[in-house]
Amino acid sequence: MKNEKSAMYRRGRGWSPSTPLPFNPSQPARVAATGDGDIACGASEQEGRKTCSSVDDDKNMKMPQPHSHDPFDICPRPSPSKQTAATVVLKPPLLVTNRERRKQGGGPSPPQVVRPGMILLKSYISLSDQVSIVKICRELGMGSGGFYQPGYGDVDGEGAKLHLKMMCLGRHWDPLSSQYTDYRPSDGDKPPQIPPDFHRLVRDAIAQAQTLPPIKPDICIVNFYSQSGRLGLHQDKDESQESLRQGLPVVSFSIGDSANFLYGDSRDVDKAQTLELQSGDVLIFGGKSRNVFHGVSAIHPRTAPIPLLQQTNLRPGRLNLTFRQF
Ligand SMILES: O=C(O)CCC(=O)C(=O)O
Ligand SMILES: [Fe+2]
Repeated sequence: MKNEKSAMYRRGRGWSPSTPLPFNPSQPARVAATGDGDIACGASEQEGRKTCSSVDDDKNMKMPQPHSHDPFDICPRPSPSKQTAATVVLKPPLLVTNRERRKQGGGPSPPQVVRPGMILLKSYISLSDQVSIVKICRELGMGSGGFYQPGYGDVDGEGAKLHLKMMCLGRHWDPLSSQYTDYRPSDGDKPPQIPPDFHRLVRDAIAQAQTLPPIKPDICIVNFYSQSGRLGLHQDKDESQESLRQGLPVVSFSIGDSANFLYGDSRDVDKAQTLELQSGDVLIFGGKSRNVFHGVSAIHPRTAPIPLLQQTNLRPGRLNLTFRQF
């Protein structure tokens, strides 16, 4: 922890955009995720509000553009395909390979119940689907509303930065206010839509998990962790009260380098359990685990599947997509 005021990671503070932002002094500030191995703690919510009042007021309006974001290429060398996002053709379409593989009897391993409401689908996403997802995220990530470096504490780029890159699809999740907005406050960009093939993958994964209710995801948060990336323990609590009440699951895709995923019933990292998530794994948490504390404590360098790297030029690190229904 180095600077309590300058950096924070406050995803999921337990309020929804439709309700006033409460200040709850009993709830500790979120541990921040940083890519340099630093763990920084958040300011109090009251302090956080001071820095982002303009965001709260204008969440549904096209905002002035205090600064633009440099594009971040998750596949920095030229991709084999020069197609743009709009023209990326998935051959075979996402899921076809998963379905065919199942028909051939070589399907993914059975769902593992990590704890009630938390299901792990090991090696669920086929290699070709992982390649397609990376390519789509690369194209979307380079465009309007694409990957950016979330900053904390101010909007002029001088505040401390999270050392993970983020892109939101469907709606923007704003780290400053812990609210969903239609536009990204820092540059006014509208998040790209969630591609239809992603919807199908999510739907089939939840069906495969068997015990959790389906969702119609309208939000996907895409994180790219460098090999030193981290994400502090937090809850995903910014979706609607109804979504949380129903325990609608969060569906998480892991692609690239493996990660240590922490989970537990409190923010106490010493009490958390660890699960290694590898490329192609899908973790689903809903029902009794919808409010589970979770985070990422380490990325394991050089653990991504070689063919994935060969076919995508994915840079060292880990791509994670979490789908939610607001
Ligand atoms: O990277 C992960 O596995 C978790 C990401 C996450 O918890 C989030 O984006 O809210
Ligand atoms: Fe989360």
